[in-house]
Amino acid sequence: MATEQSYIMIKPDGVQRGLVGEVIKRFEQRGYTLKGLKLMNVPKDLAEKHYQDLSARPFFPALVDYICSGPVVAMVWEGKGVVATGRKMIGATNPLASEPGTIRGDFAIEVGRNVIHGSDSVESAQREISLWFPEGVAEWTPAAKPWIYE
Ligand SMILES: Nc1ncnc2c1ncn2[C@@H]1O[C@H](COP(=O)(O)OP(=O)(O)OP(=O)(O)O)[C@@H](O)[C@H]1O
Repeated sequence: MATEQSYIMIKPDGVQRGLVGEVIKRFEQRGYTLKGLKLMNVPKDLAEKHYQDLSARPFFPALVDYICSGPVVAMVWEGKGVVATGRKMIGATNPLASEPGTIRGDFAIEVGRNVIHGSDSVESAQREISLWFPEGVAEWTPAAKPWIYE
Protein backbone atom coordinates (compact mmCIF):
# COMPACT_ATOMS: atom_id res chain seq x y z
CA MET A 1 0.00 0.00 0.00
CA ALA A 2 1.38 3.41 -0.99
CA THR A 3 1.78 5.74 1.97
CA GLU A 4 -0.81 8.49 2.05
CA GLN A 5 0.23 12.13 1.80
CA SER A 6 -1.64 15.40 2.38
CA TYR A 7 -0.91 18.95 1.31
CA ILE A 8 -1.08 21.17 4.39
CA MET A 9 -0.58 24.92 4.12
CA ILE A 10 -0.30 27.54 6.86
CA LYS A 11 -2.04 30.53 5.33
CA PRO A 12 -0.66 34.11 5.58
CA ASP A 13 -2.60 34.87 8.79
CA GLY A 14 -1.14 31.78 10.46
CA VAL A 15 2.39 32.84 9.50
CA GLN A 16 1.82 36.47 10.59
CA ARG A 17 0.38 35.31 13.91
CA GLY A 18 3.35 33.09 14.72
CA LEU A 19 1.45 29.79 14.49
CA VAL A 20 3.96 27.95 12.27
CA GLY A 21 5.63 26.07 15.12
CA GLU A 22 2.30 25.24 16.77
CA VAL A 23 0.91 23.66 13.59
CA ILE A 24 4.07 21.70 12.85
CA LYS A 25 4.20 20.53 16.47
CA ARG A 26 0.68 19.08 16.28
CA PHE A 27 1.37 17.08 13.11
CA GLU A 28 4.76 15.89 14.38
CA GLN A 29 3.41 14.88 17.77
CA ARG A 30 0.54 12.96 16.19
CA GLY A 31 3.17 10.85 14.47
CA TYR A 32 2.99 12.14 10.91
CA THR A 33 6.12 12.56 8.83
CA LEU A 34 7.16 15.87 7.29
CA LYS A 35 8.13 15.24 3.66
CA GLY A 36 8.15 18.75 2.20
CA LEU A 37 8.37 22.26 3.69
CA LYS A 38 8.87 25.74 2.30
CA LEU A 39 8.01 29.34 3.15
CA MET A 40 6.94 31.17 0.03
CA ASN A 41 5.06 34.11 -1.38
CA VAL A 42 2.29 32.78 -3.59
CA PRO A 43 2.02 33.89 -7.22
CA LYS A 44 -1.56 34.80 -8.13
CA ASP A 45 -1.84 32.11 -10.82
CA LEU A 46 -0.82 29.42 -8.31
CA ALA A 47 -3.47 30.59 -5.80
CA GLU A 48 -6.08 30.58 -8.58
CA LYS A 49 -5.10 27.07 -9.68
CA HIS A 50 -5.12 25.78 -6.10
CA TYR A 51 -8.66 27.07 -5.53
CA GLN A 52 -9.91 26.53 -9.12
CA ASP A 53 -12.98 24.60 -7.90
CA LEU A 54 -14.14 27.75 -6.06
CA SER A 55 -13.61 30.14 -9.00
CA ALA A 56 -17.35 30.79 -9.44
CA ARG A 57 -17.91 31.66 -5.77
CA PRO A 58 -18.40 35.33 -4.83
CA PHE A 59 -15.55 35.21 -2.28
CA PHE A 60 -13.02 33.84 -4.82
CA PRO A 61 -11.22 37.17 -5.56
CA ALA A 62 -10.93 37.93 -1.82
CA LEU A 63 -9.71 34.37 -1.20
CA VAL A 64 -6.97 34.70 -3.82
CA ASP A 65 -5.94 38.12 -2.41
CA TYR A 66 -5.80 36.60 1.09
CA ILE A 67 -3.58 33.68 0.03
CA CYS A 68 -1.28 36.11 -1.81
CA SER A 69 -1.19 38.67 1.05
CA GLY A 70 1.97 37.31 2.71
CA PRO A 71 4.11 34.21 2.82
CA VAL A 72 2.54 30.79 3.39
CA VAL A 73 4.18 27.62 4.69
CA ALA A 74 3.61 24.85 2.16
CA MET A 75 4.01 21.34 3.54
CA VAL A 76 3.59 17.70 2.66
CA TRP A 77 2.77 15.39 5.56
CA GLU A 78 2.74 11.62 5.25
CA GLY A 79 1.23 8.74 7.21
CA LYS A 80 -1.73 6.46 7.68
CA GLY A 81 -5.01 8.31 7.15
CA VAL A 82 -3.27 11.70 7.08
CA VAL A 83 -5.82 13.29 4.71
CA ALA A 84 -8.92 12.62 6.84
CA THR A 85 -7.13 12.88 10.18
CA GLY A 86 -5.43 16.11 9.06
CA ARG A 87 -8.86 17.58 8.28
CA LYS A 88 -10.07 16.55 11.75
CA MET A 89 -7.03 18.15 13.37
CA ILE A 90 -7.68 21.32 11.36
CA GLY A 91 -11.42 21.55 12.17
CA ALA A 92 -14.46 22.82 10.27
CA THR A 93 -14.02 25.39 7.46
CA ASN A 94 -15.88 28.03 9.49
CA PRO A 95 -13.84 28.41 12.70
CA LEU A 96 -16.93 29.30 14.73
CA ALA A 97 -18.11 25.75 14.02
CA SER A 98 -14.69 24.17 14.69
CA GLU A 99 -14.40 22.14 17.86
CA PRO A 100 -12.00 23.35 20.55
CA GLY A 101 -8.86 21.23 20.30
CA THR A 102 -8.74 21.63 16.54
CA ILE A 103 -6.35 24.15 14.99
CA ARG A 104 -9.13 26.43 13.75
CA GLY A 105 -11.15 25.85 16.91
CA ASP A 106 -8.21 27.00 19.01
CA PHE A 107 -6.81 29.81 16.86
CA ALA A 108 -9.40 31.30 14.48
CA ILE A 109 -12.74 33.10 14.33
CA GLU A 110 -13.56 33.95 10.71
CA VAL A 111 -13.79 31.74 7.60
CA GLY A 112 -11.76 34.27 5.60
CA ARG A 113 -8.91 34.05 8.16
CA ASN A 114 -8.95 30.38 9.00
CA VAL A 115 -5.17 29.90 9.38
CA ILE A 116 -4.62 26.62 7.55
CA HIS A 117 -5.52 24.49 4.55
CA GLY A 118 -5.64 20.70 4.35
CA SER A 119 -6.41 18.53 1.31
CA ASP A 120 -9.98 17.19 1.33
CA SER A 121 -9.29 13.86 -0.42
CA VAL A 122 -6.39 11.67 -1.47
CA GLU A 123 -6.97 12.75 -5.09
CA SER A 124 -6.95 16.48 -4.20
CA ALA A 125 -3.80 15.88 -2.17
CA GLN A 126 -2.01 14.38 -5.17
CA ARG A 127 -3.09 17.30 -7.37
CA GLU A 128 -2.08 19.89 -4.76
CA ILE A 129 1.29 18.28 -3.99
CA SER A 130 2.25 18.29 -7.67
CA LEU A 131 1.07 21.91 -7.93
CA TRP A 132 3.01 23.19 -4.89
CA PHE A 133 5.99 20.81 -4.99
CA PRO A 134 6.78 20.29 -8.70
CA GLU A 135 10.39 19.68 -7.61
CA GLY A 136 9.27 16.68 -5.52
CA VAL A 137 9.62 16.02 -1.80
CA ALA A 138 12.28 14.57 0.50
CA GLU A 139 12.76 10.82 0.81
CA TRP A 140 13.39 9.63 4.33
CA THR A 141 12.12 7.15 6.91
CA PRO A 142 11.84 8.41 10.48
CA ALA A 143 13.69 6.34 13.05
CA ALA A 144 10.55 6.41 15.25
CA LYS A 145 8.40 4.64 12.64
CA PRO A 146 8.30 1.23 14.45
CA TRP A 147 7.25 3.09 17.61
CA ILE A 148 4.30 4.71 15.82
CA TYR A 149 3.12 1.82 13.62
CA GLU A 150 2.87 -1.83 14.71
N1 LIG B 1 -18.07 31.98 2.63
C1 LIG B 1 -16.77 32.20 2.58
N2 LIG B 1 -16.27 33.45 2.72
C2 LIG B 1 -14.94 33.69 2.67
N3 LIG B 1 -14.02 32.73 2.48
C3 LIG B 1 -14.47 31.48 2.35
C4 LIG B 1 -15.85 31.14 2.39
N4 LIG B 1 -15.96 29.79 2.24
C5 LIG B 1 -14.70 29.34 2.10
N5 LIG B 1 -13.81 30.34 2.17
C6 LIG B 1 -12.36 30.25 2.07
O1 LIG B 1 -12.05 29.34 1.05
C7 LIG B 1 -11.29 28.27 1.59
C8 LIG B 1 -11.64 27.02 0.83
O2 LIG B 1 -12.98 26.69 1.04
P1 LIG B 1 -13.43 25.17 1.12
O3 LIG B 1 -14.90 25.16 1.01
O4 LIG B 1 -12.60 24.38 0.17
O5 LIG B 1 -13.06 24.86 2.64
P2 LIG B 1 -11.91 23.96 3.29
O6 LIG B 1 -11.67 22.80 2.41
O7 LIG B 1 -12.22 23.72 4.73
O8 LIG B 1 -10.70 24.96 3.27
P3 LIG B 1 -9.27 24.71 2.71
O9 LIG B 1 -9.46 24.25 1.28
O10 LIG B 1 -8.61 26.07 2.81
O11 LIG B 1 -8.68 23.67 3.60
C9 LIG B 1 -11.66 28.25 3.06
O12 LIG B 1 -10.69 27.65 3.87
C10 LIG B 1 -11.76 29.73 3.34
O13 LIG B 1 -10.46 30.29 3.54
